[in-house]
Amino acid sequence: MTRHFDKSRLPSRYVSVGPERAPQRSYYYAMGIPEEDIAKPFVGLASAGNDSAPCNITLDMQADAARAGVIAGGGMPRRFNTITVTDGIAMGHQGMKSSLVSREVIADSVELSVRGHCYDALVTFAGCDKSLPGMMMAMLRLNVPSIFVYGGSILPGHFKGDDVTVIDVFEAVGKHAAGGCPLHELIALEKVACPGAGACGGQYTANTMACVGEAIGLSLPNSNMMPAPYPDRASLAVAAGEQVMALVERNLRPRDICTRAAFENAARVVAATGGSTNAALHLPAMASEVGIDFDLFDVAEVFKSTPYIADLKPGGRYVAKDMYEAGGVYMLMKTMLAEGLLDGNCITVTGKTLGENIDEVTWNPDQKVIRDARTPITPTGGVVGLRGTLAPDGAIVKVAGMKRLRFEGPARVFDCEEAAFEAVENREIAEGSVIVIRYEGPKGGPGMREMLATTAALYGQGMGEKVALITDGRFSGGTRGFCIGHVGPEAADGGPIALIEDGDTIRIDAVEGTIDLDVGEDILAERRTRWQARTNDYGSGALWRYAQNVGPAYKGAVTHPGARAERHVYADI
Ligand SMILES: CC(C)(O)[C@@H](O)C(=O)O
Ligand SMILES: [Mg+2]
Repeated sequence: MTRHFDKSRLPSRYVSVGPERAPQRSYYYAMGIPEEDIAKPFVGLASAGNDSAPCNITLDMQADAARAGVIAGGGMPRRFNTITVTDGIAMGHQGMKSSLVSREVIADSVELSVRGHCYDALVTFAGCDKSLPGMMMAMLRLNVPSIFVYGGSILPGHFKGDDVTVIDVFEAVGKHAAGGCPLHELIALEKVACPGAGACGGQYTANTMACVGEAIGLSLPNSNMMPAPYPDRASLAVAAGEQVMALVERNLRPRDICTRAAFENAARVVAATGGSTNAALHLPAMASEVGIDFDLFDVAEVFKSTPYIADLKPGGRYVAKDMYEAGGVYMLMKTMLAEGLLDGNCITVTGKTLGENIDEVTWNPDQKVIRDARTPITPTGGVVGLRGTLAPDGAIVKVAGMKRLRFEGPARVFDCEEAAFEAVENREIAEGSVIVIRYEGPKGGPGMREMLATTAALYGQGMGEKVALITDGRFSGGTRGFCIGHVGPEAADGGPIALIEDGDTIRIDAVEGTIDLDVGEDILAERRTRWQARTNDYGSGALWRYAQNVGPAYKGAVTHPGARAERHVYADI
């Protein structure tokens, strides 16, 4: 395809046009790039590829495949890499404090690489929880024509006749501690649960954010659900590379795509799939990059009127591969649009509207993963926002697949996850208790740890539905049970969660959307006079810096003011 691009209006003119840029061009000649290619638009291919986990190991290959598409579309591909922190490996120890912080570092590193080298467009490749929103945040921040590519999910493992994922291993740890799973069985399971490349297989955080990528319009239709090991991922990457050049020609940018209606579409798809509570953090963070106020309460408002449709783990039965075979996110959105649950007018990276993309999909009645939106699994309630005296700044709970939606019980308070985990392992938690894990918020942790090790241990012991757990930290997309996260204001900021004492009555109602601490005002006022702010152990480095800058969870736990100063938009320089 021959396209003509006017380089004088593209950012790359700053490094490649004019006699004063001869030194910069020398570097390009050094890399074997001929003169006519230096004259083309530069396209950053941002890969989160590395050896740290199976989610990331195919990303460089996919980014490299996209080069051919960029070249065919008339551009010059420039691959670069960023870091990741893999939750599954960081889980259950201090390493998890680096996870959410990595989202900001990923966004910042992509921003700096693109700004520094003046790339005109961007295709991003991510495979793990924080790299997905991190990449999309960078795309929105930079606002150059961009496409997001998810590296794809892992295939399910097979154990004793069932499909399994890494969550089964986390839960088996709890079962083992409770005497319900012999060590040899745990070891046999750990060896087969993750059979190759790709991100964790259920509707956990990575797959949830992959669905967001398509629903919000930043990914090509039905590209993200294809499992990572499938060879066709290479052609998807080529298509993304080629399509981004069409976006450059048309000057269609992420902020044209990610309107408020697009964010609402994305939130609906999260709830309809019983997706990860982390989406209630990442969507506000992404919206802040666009200058749209779309906080936890806006997300929760959308959740309230969204039926739970896709039968996916952890609440349901199927994994991402099944979702792909059933027709993917677009099959889900087909039935949602038909029921008026989506705004079909939002523009997407195809250059067409979401509705036009959906028109190209035929409804498949012969699959079991995605229900018709008229006959959902439950009429609402994949994920529910909460607010009340215990959480004036809100909280979030995933109720997909849960039988019990109300809980009242005495508090059992812990000031860090390790202390709570130890009590769970030692079976010291009484049935009916509300476990409180605090000082784990964005600032307090710092880093708002995800607490799958503790919640899965509870579930594995059969206590998942017999206790509730509340925290100013977060949960995995794989967490099951009555687990309420993102409680705000966080304990480090002196929120009500900091004032809870053992035995206080806590009431949670996921039908009404409330979370309350049953302690009188006067008692709380007295406790506040005794309360002392706690410091965490991080006095320097990235975690310290994050704690200094981070905002509240309900606004996405971000570290900068977001898109307010429009004149700083990179693509408009
Ligand atoms: C390890 C998991 C399952 O990936 C988790 O980090 C999540 O948030 O879903
Ligand atoms: Mg996670």
